[in-house]
Amino acid sequence: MISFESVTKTYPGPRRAAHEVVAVQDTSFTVDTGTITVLAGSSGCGKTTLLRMVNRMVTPTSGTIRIDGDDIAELDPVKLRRSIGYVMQHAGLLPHKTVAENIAVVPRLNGATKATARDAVGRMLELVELPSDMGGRYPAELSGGQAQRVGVARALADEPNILLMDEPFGAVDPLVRAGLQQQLLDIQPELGTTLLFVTHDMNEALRLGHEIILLAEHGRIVQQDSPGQLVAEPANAFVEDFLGLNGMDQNLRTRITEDGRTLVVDSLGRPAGFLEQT
Ligand SMILES: Nc1ncnc2c1ncn2[C@@H]1O[C@H](COP(=O)(O)OP(=O)(O)OP(=O)(O)O)[C@@H](O)[C@H]1O
Repeated sequence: MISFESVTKTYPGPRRAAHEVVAVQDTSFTVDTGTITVLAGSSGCGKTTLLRMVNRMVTPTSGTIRIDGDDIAELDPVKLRRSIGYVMQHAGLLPHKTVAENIAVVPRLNGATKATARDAVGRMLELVELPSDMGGRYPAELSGGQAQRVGVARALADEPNILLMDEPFGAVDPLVRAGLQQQLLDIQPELGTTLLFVTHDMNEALRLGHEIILLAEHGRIVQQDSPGQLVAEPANAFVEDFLGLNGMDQNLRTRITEDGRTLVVDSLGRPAGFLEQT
């Protein structure tokens, strides 16, 4: 379990500005082990800051973050960072290393032999459904979707318990994006990884999250719920607006189907998709 306990982060303001920027103020929430939790909310509400505090890329100004009860401030930051997978929007692959070398980076840093790392590369390419001969290519020779798959493979190569993903599919076209989302939904239960996923796309949040944390300014939690609950009982107008429930063309509602699944339908009753429930 990951827990945020009254976490605040202020950054120094722009040069010569009098005040600091309050990115996150007194935010508390927990993320259950082995689940997908989505941090959603509009630009600047503190999503990336919250995510990067988990692996100590950002240090909280106050408050405590625990992983399975351990205060991460007391852990070795380098070891912590290498034990947590991280995927960002543009994959962040090392341009002068091949795909295989990129995937092998963390296992090698953590002491894996060349042979063990090579096995991990093979396993990971298979997991993200890339052909094994792609291992010899360089990042510049990949499509956006392939690069993101490699980014996911690299983040999972040393089998971390926790994976942080910051708008990982934001830069790929909708069709490829849907494929990547599905692949993640297939992989996550297989590995049992605890996944914290940042997006400002509510459709992506609804599709992926077991739990969605909808944030407003300064990391203020407006609602934390399952996708079904969020759509069925939005806490207020902010949530409704974010879900597009007030929009003329969306007006989403849920309907329980005969087999007990939750179907999201638009204003004309057209199915928009199923909500995955845990
Ligand atoms: N290194 C930094 N120095 C100063 N201010 C920062 C820094 N990083 C973030 N901020 C500010 O903190 C606030 C929260 O930023 P953050 O990137 O966490 O939000 P976000 O919700 O991830 O935004 P986006 O969706 O646009 O990526 C913003 O006002 C941002 O300008």
